[in-house]
Amino acid sequence: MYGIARAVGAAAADSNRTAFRRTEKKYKLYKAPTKPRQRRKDLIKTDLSNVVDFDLVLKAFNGGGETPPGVFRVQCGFGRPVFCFEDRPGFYFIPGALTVEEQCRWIRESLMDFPQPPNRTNHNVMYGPIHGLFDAVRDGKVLVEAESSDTDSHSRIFVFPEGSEDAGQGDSRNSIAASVLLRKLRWTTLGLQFDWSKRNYDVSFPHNKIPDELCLLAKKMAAPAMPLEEEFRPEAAIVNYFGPSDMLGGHLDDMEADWSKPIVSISLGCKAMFLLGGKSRNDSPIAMFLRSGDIVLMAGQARECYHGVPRIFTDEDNADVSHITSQFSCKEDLCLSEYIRTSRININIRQVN
Ligand SMILES: O=C(O)CCC(=O)C(=O)O
Ligand SMILES: [Fe+2]
Repeated sequence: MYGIARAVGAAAADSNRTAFRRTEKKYKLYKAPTKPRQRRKDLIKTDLSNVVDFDLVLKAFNGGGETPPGVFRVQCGFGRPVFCFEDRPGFYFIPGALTVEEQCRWIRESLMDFPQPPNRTNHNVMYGPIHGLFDAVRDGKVLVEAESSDTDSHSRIFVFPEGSEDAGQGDSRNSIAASVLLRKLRWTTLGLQFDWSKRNYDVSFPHNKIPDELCLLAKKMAAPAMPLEEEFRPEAAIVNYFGPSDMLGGHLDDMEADWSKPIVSISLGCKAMFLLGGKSRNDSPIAMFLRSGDIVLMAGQARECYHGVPRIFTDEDNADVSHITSQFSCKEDLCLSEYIRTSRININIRQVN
């Protein structure tokens, strides 16, 4: 009796959820409870048969085959195939847009350069600006709270002291291992800095321009979603870092002035599931895989569509990162290889004004 009541209750709760939430729940990562003496949790298998796989779409297309129902190739003179969904105008998928070398380059920069001050990261609130995080990981260092010379202020300063790798104080209250900080890195912002508490761009935050080569790449990739003769102006970027159980809930990106301009979104590292909803959370989302080197554009009406990443795939059979880890095989790059084996990075570039 109790079991039936619970089942009915669960069904009612499920029907109260929006279609987006239900799909998120369907695809998110579930781990089976661990059995005694079992070291790793089993992943519960998810039915992925309805997920659009643009790797297969591209292969079929290159082999002269048809695109799946609802998907078409846009004729935009881009130089490589770009696909759209009939019922999500403004959304563009460019499978395999980046070469392996380009993927490795942007992974390296995302870990070594992008989180450097003045760019802000999720760690700023707790530790202030952190310099040289990735080098500190390589050197096995520990971030330690330093004495502040300014006795009046309560500002806390954290540094990687020389010799901190031997201090063995990786998890006391006022210190944390660089490797733990890297694992907990969730985002960094490039160009105009985003203020998450106010949900707007704060031009008063010190910032550098987006690196020239990333600007060039974004301009080139934005072309299918730009009016002829107009050029995309990359002004800000958010870099998201996903660990094995991280997800990004359904949301809209609505802080930019001109929604006709695309968000250029680059996927790196482990394969992910991406949900592209409609203008209401009640519209059923389309599920698709995003692989390292894929680029998506969201412009115009697609800027009003809810979207999110309910899971990433870090198991060896599904992560699709061996072409990257094999490039990071020298001793210097082992930290990169180890990180990306179980992580995903997304760089999304925006025109703000
Ligand atoms: O990780 C992704 O592919 C999407 C990221 C995103 O939607 C965002 O940062 O607003
Ligand atoms: Fe987004």
